Amino acid sequence: MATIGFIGAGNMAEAIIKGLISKKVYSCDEINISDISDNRLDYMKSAYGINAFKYNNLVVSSSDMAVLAVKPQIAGEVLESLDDFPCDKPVISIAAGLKIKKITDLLGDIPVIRVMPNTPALVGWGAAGLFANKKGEKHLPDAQKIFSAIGEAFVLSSEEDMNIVTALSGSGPAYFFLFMEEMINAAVELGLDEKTASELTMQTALGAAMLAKHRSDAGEKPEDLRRKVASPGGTTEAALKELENNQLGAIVMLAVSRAKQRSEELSEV
Ligand SMILES: NC(=O)C1=CN([C@@H]2O[C@H](COP(=O)(O)OP(=O)(O)OC[C@H]3O[C@@H](n4cnc5c(N)ncnc54)[C@H](O)[C@@H]3O)[C@@H](O)[C@H]2O)C=CC1
Ligand SMILES: O=C(O)[C@@H]1CCC=N1
Repeated sequence: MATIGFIGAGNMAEAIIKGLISKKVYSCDEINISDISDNRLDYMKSAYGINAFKYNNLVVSSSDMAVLAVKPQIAGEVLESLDDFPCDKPVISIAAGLKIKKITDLLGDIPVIRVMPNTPALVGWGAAGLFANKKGEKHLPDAQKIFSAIGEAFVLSSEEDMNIVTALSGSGPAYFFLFMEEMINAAVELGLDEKTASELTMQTALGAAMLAKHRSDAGEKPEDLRRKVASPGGTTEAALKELENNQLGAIVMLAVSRAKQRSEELSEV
């Protein structure tokens, strides 16, 4: 699929690039990156054999599609520094909170696809929400192809939904990692060795996610599967009561709402 260039080659860009190479969507020589950090450029070049550029403008001119993958707080100044941006070159922006309008205000009336990916893309299990402006719609199939190759891609019906998707699946892997950390800590504190606790936790998380995904096709929801684990008067019921009594639902609501609010705040910077 021609060439793709990443402006900013940090954690999320690396997850996407690794996924794209392993799924053979792009070959190494079709991927360009630029980054302010020489160390980062050296690392990415030697790890993946891709083309590394010191200047963002060079990545844009060498690529058919540009991916904006810098932090939202500096996205404005990075966009401003891109000279004479071609009006038909599509930009995929993965920056949390950054609105399409801000990009077109700075680069002109170009095709833009906003995407909120997540780091499991690194292993081909990403989840991404996509939304394109009018000019970007004809590039949506290409964007969907990219993000479907490294996970699942969902086209959103409004740009506003991007804030919720950011709080849900963009940040979501971190919520599950924290829950896993806490499960491992609890098992270790109760006396299990760390390696066994860690492996059992990871396999349980994987198994629960796989089961939920498979059974959703048959109309079974996570709450139905939860009931099948929790025998009346059994161990799971005892644990779930503690989670409920300690307001797990309210805590999750608070956390996801706060992430959504932060995404909205980042739209203003
Ligand atoms: N990490 C994640 O799980 C996700 C991140 N995102 C979004 O992806 C974007 C990047 O996030 P991360 O990869 O986590 O951050 P990061 O900090 O790992 O990567 C950003 C990269 O940009 C480089 N950079 C800084 N200034 C630059 C400049 N002027 N020109 C070129 N490169 C420059 C940095 O050296 C760094 O390598 C953010 O906008 C974030 O909202 C979206 C979804 C998930
Ligand atoms: O924490 C962040 O701001 C980014 C966006 C979603 C995941 N990481």
